[in-house]
Amino acid sequence: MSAIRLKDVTLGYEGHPAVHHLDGTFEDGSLTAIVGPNGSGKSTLLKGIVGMLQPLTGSIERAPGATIAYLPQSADIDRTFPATVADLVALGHWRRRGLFAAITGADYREVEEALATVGLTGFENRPLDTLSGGQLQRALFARVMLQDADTILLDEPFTAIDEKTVIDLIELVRRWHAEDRTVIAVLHDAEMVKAVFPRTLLMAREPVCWADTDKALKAENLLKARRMTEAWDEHAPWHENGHGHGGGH
Ligand SMILES: Nc1ncnc2c1ncn2[C@@H]1O[C@H](COP(=O)(O)OP(=O)(O)OP(=O)(O)O)[C@@H](O)[C@H]1O
Repeated sequence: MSAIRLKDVTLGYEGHPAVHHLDGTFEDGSLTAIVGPNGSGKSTLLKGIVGMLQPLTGSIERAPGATIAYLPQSADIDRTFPATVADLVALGHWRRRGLFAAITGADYREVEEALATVGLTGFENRPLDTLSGGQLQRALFARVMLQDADTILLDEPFTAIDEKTVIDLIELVRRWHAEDRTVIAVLHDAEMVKAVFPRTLLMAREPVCWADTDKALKAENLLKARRMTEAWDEHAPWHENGHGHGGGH
């Protein structure tokens, strides 16, 4: 069974294509990394899968009734919003409860359990703008937990956060995989991809290779991805070793 099927999809903005020829399947329960040079269309693909962007051509099929949780890049998250950690995490309930439903005692216990799982016990009433980057990312993972979705999309979830948080959150990703959820994450750290993600989609404005990770990350494919992106944009930076992310976000 496939969780998400891409059929010759082109995605873009205001009629201008950003990525082409996306064709393939994220199998149900698969754990896939999306990697590629800056500007290669990774975030755009996640936005297409979650339905924020409609394909310019082609189609994206999702299993009927399947639910998707989406964690955008932290740069896209407004931390100045006047809310507490518990408010943020409780939003994970909205699909089940509706946006304006009162939070019940059981809901609150779930929030506390999720916070305990991500190591944020006692942070319930902390305003979001007092959190470190790592703490905010832990809270956002707790919200994803509460969403209880079949498919989980993570856009650069480990960028610019401390190592201990990365280790703890990777454990959560492994747990979601063990629970047979479909997990797709945009990542820049090739070593982490090799260690944790069995499948990889390497992109350069179109798929370069979508396969088991060892195959997808072969040197020849990485070189091809770099050349293809440079051909599209002479100035696109590229971080093959996966450390750091340049001046991107
Ligand atoms: N909202 C937008 N409006 C117009 N163009 C956009 C928008 N968002 C992204 N793009 C363009 O689409 C292309 C793909 O961008 P995208 O953010 O998907 O790449 P990426 O692989 O996620 O990059 P990075 O690794 O830097 O996050 C780029 O040329 C980018 O400038």
